[in-house]
Amino acid sequence: MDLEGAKMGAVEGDELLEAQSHIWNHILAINKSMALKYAVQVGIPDIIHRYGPNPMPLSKLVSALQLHPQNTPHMHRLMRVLVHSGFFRTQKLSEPNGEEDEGYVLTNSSRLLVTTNPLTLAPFVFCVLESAFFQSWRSLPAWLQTEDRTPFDTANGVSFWECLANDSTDDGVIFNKSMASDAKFVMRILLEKYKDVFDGFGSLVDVGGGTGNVVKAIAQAFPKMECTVFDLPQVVGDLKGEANFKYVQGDMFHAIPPADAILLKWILHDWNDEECVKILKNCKEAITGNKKNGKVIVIDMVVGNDTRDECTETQLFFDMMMMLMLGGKERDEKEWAQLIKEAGYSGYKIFPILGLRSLVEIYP
Ligand SMILES: C[S@@+](CC[C@H](N)C(=O)[O-])C[C@H]1O[C@@H](n2cnc3c(N)ncnc32)[C@H](O)[C@@H]1O
Ligand SMILES: O=c1cc(-c2ccc(O)cc2)oc2c(O)c(O)ccc12
Repeated sequence: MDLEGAKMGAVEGDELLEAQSHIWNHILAINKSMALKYAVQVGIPDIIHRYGPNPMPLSKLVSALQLHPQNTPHMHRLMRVLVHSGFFRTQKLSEPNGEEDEGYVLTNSSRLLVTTNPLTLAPFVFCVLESAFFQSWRSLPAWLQTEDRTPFDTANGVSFWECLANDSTDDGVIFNKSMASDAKFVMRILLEKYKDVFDGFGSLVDVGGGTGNVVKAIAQAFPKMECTVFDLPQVVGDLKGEANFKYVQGDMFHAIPPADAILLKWILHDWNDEECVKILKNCKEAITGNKKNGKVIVIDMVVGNDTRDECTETQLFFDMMMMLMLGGKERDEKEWAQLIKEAGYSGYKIFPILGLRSLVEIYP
């Protein structure tokens, strides 16, 4: 036996089969994403939700989707993958429907994909699983031989933000919708469980606050707080504020409006270290000008803050997305500490209260 053969021989029987299964699982894992995308595209969570609370038999699902009855077994196989992944559950029917004695019900995950749920995360499915993402992966080998910022830039000749500024596509609408849905989701948890994070501030600026769902929620919960959504002209240019919140257009790399508190939700992970230091320095100016002594509140991932397998893996997946699309990254605590120190702050505290993300308070 040659050397390679001998090395291979060290792994035998069950271990060899396990290794093969691991490889196959990774090659085919894309089926999970694509089955989910199809289900959300055709509205399966909505259809089962409308049918509820009883389990929905396969035949009823097939007719609601207006599929050819010949494809019933195919639909069953698709649903089997999604049941296995935890998006639906099968449950016994109280009364059989012809030959069928079970049907589908929603799980906590698919309830969050029902489009009429105020906390729906359905827009994310379309934002991530579209051609730009796959195209960026395809451009990765070429990108690694260039000085381009991201594989997205290599594929498109422009940056992601430049692409969004281009009115001729609906990418901006899709992106802003998915950010807006996340903003609602996070604010529900923050204001329900950790409202005191915002106590005592007279003013707050949400930097890169998108279409304003975060600020709308804070402004409603704190009617005496002067709140500002600060974002690029193409995002907030046409938007009008209300009682205690307003929209201001500008560029966070130039200057940020002064306030007691600055919020940076899902901003810093979009940018490289040098850019983050610049943004953080501008935030420091904004909270310390006029003798103010406020704080910066960051909502972002701290990689490794939750060691359960699926959590770290999802954080690493986000890191890939930031690398591919934006030239940013997900950071571990050491990397956050380094950024905060370089931007001239005196300290920080991490509150791991938002699942995969944390709330980080940064003190001037
Ligand atoms: C990932 S989104 C996060 C939106 C929002 N904070 C949230 O979490 O729902 C990043 C936001 O930063 C904004 N942005 C990008 N570059 C900016 C800049 N130079 N100045 C101000 N905002 C910027 C984008 O328009 C976008 O709304
Ligand atoms: O969840 C996302 C997704 C993106 C994203 C997806 C697909 C694209 O073609 C571009 C971007 O970007 C995000 C982002 O910038 C962020 O700060 C948070 C989440 C996401």
